[in-house]
Amino acid sequence: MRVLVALGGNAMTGPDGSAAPQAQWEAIRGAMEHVARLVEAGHDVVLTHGNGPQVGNILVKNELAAHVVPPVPLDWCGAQTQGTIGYMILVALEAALARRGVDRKVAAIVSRTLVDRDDPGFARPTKPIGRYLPLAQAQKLIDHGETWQDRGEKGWRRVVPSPEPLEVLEAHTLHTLLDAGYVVTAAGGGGIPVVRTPDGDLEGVDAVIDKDLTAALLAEQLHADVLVIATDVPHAVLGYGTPEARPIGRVGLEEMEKYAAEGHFASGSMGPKVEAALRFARSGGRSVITTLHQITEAVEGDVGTVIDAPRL
Ligand SMILES: Nc1ncnc2c1ncn2[C@@H]1O[C@H](COP(=O)(O)OP(=O)(O)O)[C@@H](O)[C@H]1O
Ligand SMILES: NC(=O)OP(=O)(O)O
Repeated sequence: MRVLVALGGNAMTGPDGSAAPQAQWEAIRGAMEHVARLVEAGHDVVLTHGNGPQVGNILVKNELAAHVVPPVPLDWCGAQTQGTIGYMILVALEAALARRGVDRKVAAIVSRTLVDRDDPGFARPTKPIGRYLPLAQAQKLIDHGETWQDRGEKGWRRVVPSPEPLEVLEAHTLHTLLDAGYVVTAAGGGGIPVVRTPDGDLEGVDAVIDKDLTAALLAEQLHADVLVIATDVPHAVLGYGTPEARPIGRVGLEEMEKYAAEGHFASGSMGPKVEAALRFARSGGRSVITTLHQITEAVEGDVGTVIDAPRL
């Protein structure tokens, strides 16, 4: 089967959310063992990944060093995260495949995602990135013009514009690599956001696209059979965090749409995952939300929250 796996920040940072290099290496090495098992099982695998912690950290460096090094725009920051995370995935996945005696080549592709210049997301920042801060510290940055949001018990987090992904522009390259047997990583951090100029060129924009929404789009563009959204919880949950919490297993499209409309899935975390899973199921595929440890079982069995395409 052709499988698109979307790796969450939890798969790429330390247990405390640390984005220190050693913590990222350890997390990615662990994650690639699970991906290698999926490849060993005979599936064609495309990986995509988040970049929220990493892109936020680059922005902080930008600000702190602005008086000595020219700050770079957010699309550049996103491109940098694709490079660094793609590099770590290549090293870790190649090694994990070799240990299993699996002879498959790997590639990581710098990928652009087309968005609409007039997307309402540019006027209303919604994508949480970077570190969490207590309100007192966040307030100083808010006073300097940044937008921060209360993210609950972990603290406040900066939010940036997050337009809808319309097209992953590297799809043709990815088709070619998949047909040649590569395991590919693409559209990291939702893809580098670009818009069409009136004369038809492309130009980067200041935004971070939601990687789960791009994953659903890319899965459709690549004609994947299954979209696996790998995170740190085994299921999407109804009444999450309440005494009535109830995991959702296999669920129909309409029933899941109803739960989403009732507000069961938090924005900026489970919300976009469920939205992505719904979109891919509507396009005719099977979507699964579960933990990284269970991605092979998610493709071959019946674990996690599973939304099947409606039978026509
Ligand atoms: N209804 C829900 N069911 C399950 N998890 C939820 C729900 N609402 C919010 N969450 C939170 O969503 C988190 C997963 O989203 P996120 O941290 O953004 O994942 P990742 O970094 O892996 O992409 C879970 O750890 C959980 O705390
Ligand atoms: N770009 C993006 O959605 O990153 P996270 O999944 O790390 O938030």
